[in-house]
Amino acid sequence: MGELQDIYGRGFKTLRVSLLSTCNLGCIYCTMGSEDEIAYDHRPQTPAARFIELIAAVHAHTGLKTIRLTGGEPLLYRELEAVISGIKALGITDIRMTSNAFLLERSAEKLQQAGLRSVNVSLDAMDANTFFAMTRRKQLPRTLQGIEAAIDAGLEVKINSVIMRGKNHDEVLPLLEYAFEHKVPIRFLEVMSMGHLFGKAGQYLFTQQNMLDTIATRYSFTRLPRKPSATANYWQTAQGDVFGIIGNESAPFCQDCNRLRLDAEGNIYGCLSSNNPIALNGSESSGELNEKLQQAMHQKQSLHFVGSELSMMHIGG
Ligand SMILES: Nc1nc2c(ncn2[C@@H]2O[C@H](COP(=O)(O)OP(=O)(O)OP(=O)(O)O)[C@@H](O)[C@H]2O)c(=O)[nH]1
Ligand SMILES: C[S@@+](CC[C@H](N)C(=O)[O-])C[C@H]1O[C@@H](n2cnc3c(N)ncnc32)[C@H](O)[C@@H]1O
Ligand code: SF4
Ligand code: SF4
Repeated sequence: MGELQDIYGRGFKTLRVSLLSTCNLGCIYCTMGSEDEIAYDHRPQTPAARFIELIAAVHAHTGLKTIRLTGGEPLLYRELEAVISGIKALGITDIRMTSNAFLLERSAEKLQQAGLRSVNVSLDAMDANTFFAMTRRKQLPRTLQGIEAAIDAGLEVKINSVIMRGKNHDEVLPLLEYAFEHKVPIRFLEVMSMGHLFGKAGQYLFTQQNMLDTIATRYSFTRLPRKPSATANYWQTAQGDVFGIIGNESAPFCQDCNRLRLDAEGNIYGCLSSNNPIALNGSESSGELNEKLQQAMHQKQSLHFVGSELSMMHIGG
């Protein structure tokens, strides 16, 4: 079994698998969304058996322990239960998903039974009009029902809220109240300069500090120690509630990034911002697979130490 590491000592623990690239929402910060009702998209999807074959090869070579299913919108993937149970049958028990929850109410229990452990749900507003402005879909109640069904099904749930200045920055406190009331951890995300927002996200950037200042108008809180390789920094309020912030732009976490990505075409990538797909076929020799995975590891953002300061060469997504 190979120990993957890049020149900065960053390892590999989590594979993010993009099951498909279509979506049934049209979030204004994301390029995956469409104005069409993609839920009725009949284009062929990559079979679950193919994903399992590729994941099995990576697992056998690296001892991979954590998979996160994402997309596009993973709940639009028709063989979702099969892919989850197939991953579980490989011996990987930490199976997570990131979803908009639009279709979660009807599937939460089945997915939990298939082996899904947790779901991170995107929720950017508690106000119906702002929800529509952010997602181009009117059905905030469906998302909330999806979250509540996931909690009832015994899934671990976290909320992801992308905050954009001038669009939904006044939703920070209402989202926080909802999360505290339902005892669900929430992370606020700085908007990333990627996709159609590449080079243009600055005007919408509501920084980690802006979010903390907003939360401080209602709560007092203290910072919790950062867990290694965590996307978020966490704080705890005086009442004991916890919230996180993913400072993609102002406090990136590239220094101990431990993930690789697999797309629906069977390409592996080292970084959110990589443009160089590395095709896997699942039947590589151990040496060939090692070479491809190492190549992917080297796609991660370069880190340069200037004195004790850590800075990135390129700030990608
Ligand atoms: N720059 C960068 N941002 C990422 C990466 N993975 C996730 N993010 C950011 O973190 C947000 C939340 O990601 P999730 O899909 O919920 O997963 P996660 O936070 O890595 O997962 P857990 O820690 O297991 O909950 C994303 O929307 C991105 O903003 C990554 O590899 N690079
Ligand atoms: C691309 S979506 C895929 C999974 C699913 N459709 C969802 O929305 O949760 C994964 C995550 O990326 C985040 N995301 C997409 N574009 C972003 C951007 N420009 N800045 C910050 N986060 C972004 C979403 O909020 C979501 O949490
Ligand atoms: S729900 Fe997810 S994939 Fe779909 S548009 Fe929103 S962020 Fe993008
Ligand atoms: S931008 Fe690349 S290196 Fe940085 S955390 Fe994301 S995937 Fe890892």
